[in-house]
Amino acid sequence: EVSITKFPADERKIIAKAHDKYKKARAGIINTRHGQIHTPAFMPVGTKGTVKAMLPESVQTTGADIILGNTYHLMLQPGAKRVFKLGGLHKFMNWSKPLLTDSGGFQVMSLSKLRKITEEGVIFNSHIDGSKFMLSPESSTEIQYLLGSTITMAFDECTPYPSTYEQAKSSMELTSRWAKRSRKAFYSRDGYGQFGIIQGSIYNDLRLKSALDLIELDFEGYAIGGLAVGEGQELMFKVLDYAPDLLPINKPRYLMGVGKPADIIGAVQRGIDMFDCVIPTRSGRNGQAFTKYGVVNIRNSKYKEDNTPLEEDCLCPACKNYTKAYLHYLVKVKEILGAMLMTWHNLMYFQKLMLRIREYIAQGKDFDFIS
Ligand SMILES: Nc1nc2c(CCNCC3CCCCC3)c3[nH]c(NCCc4ccccc4)nc3cc2c(=O)[nH]1
Ligand SMILES: [Zn+2]
Repeated sequence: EVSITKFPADERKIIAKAHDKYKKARAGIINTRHGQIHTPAFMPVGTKGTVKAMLPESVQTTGADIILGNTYHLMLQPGAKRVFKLGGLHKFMNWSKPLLTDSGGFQVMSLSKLRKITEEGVIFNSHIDGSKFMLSPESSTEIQYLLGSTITMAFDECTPYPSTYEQAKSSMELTSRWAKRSRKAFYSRDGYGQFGIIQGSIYNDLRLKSALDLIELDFEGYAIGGLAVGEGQELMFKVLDYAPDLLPINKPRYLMGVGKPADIIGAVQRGIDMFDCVIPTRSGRNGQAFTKYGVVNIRNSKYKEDNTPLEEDCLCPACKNYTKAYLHYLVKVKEILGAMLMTWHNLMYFQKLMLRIREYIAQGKDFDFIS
């Protein structure tokens, strides 16, 4: 058993004893203003105020307790102030459960064309109409407040991989200064939380310094950033062998941008509680279905007369009412229903994986299964 703490006003009960083989795995409940989050949790990504090809009520039936909103896209269009005026992102997109928004920096670096990093923040041109924007710890925190996020992420710089020790050090130090400004700009309310994001690339002393700097700011939870950026699973696990232990044991730990089922299982075994990844949604629209038999590329001609479902025991609409032949056809002719059914199945698959992991941890059972 591990101790109980506040998140942020309620208690976060870690309900299961740590698993012996991987004594760091833990199952818990995060209580927020918008409802409970059962951890380990997978958070589907909502891009422009929607989980693509899904109705919010459909996302709910897959078992998701929390989804991601998208600071970068929403601040450009329709604008955070407008979403606020319209009642906030929960109302705008008709999602009443918890919402987590990233701070936007990572997406600026991967999406916008021209950008400049200064001590103040990141200046960039909108990829939509080229107009100029600035994201800073203060503006990012305010934008996330206007959106009404349940969990706000501190404004950080995701250190690229590979980076030299010096590059990683100065990047991590910038993130620490930005974290302080983000924490100061956060308007704390019961049932809402702000997470710090630790950096430090693959250097353990930098990871430790980053954690110490952020623990001082007493965030409601902590994310491990700067991973899943091309370092590969082996190196990612090498960092995860020690990084989660640098963080408070009784607060949520979120591994950003991860990942495939095998990545998630390995990270849970190393003490991670929360995940987000575009894989189930993006690859679903691309014709890739995650199944217990492995990934099915439904566009493969071998499925064009396959009259069986993706998974005979899956309860999603795709598996209950349709065949692989039909999905093959829909995806091939780019029918919208194809994207819907493939996405629904993949989100269901990821939530079922998390449910099984939570159950195995709670029963103290080994969950080395890779599915
Ligand atoms: N602040 C911050 N965000 C990070 C993110 C974005 C997490 N998802 C946001 C989400 C918001 C809504 C829109 C979508 C994104 C990461 N994603 C990845 N890997 C993804 C690796 C990947 C996996 C599959 C496909 C593409 C890329 N590493 C990440 C590191 C950081 C980081 O240090 N700091
Ligand atoms: Zn299914």
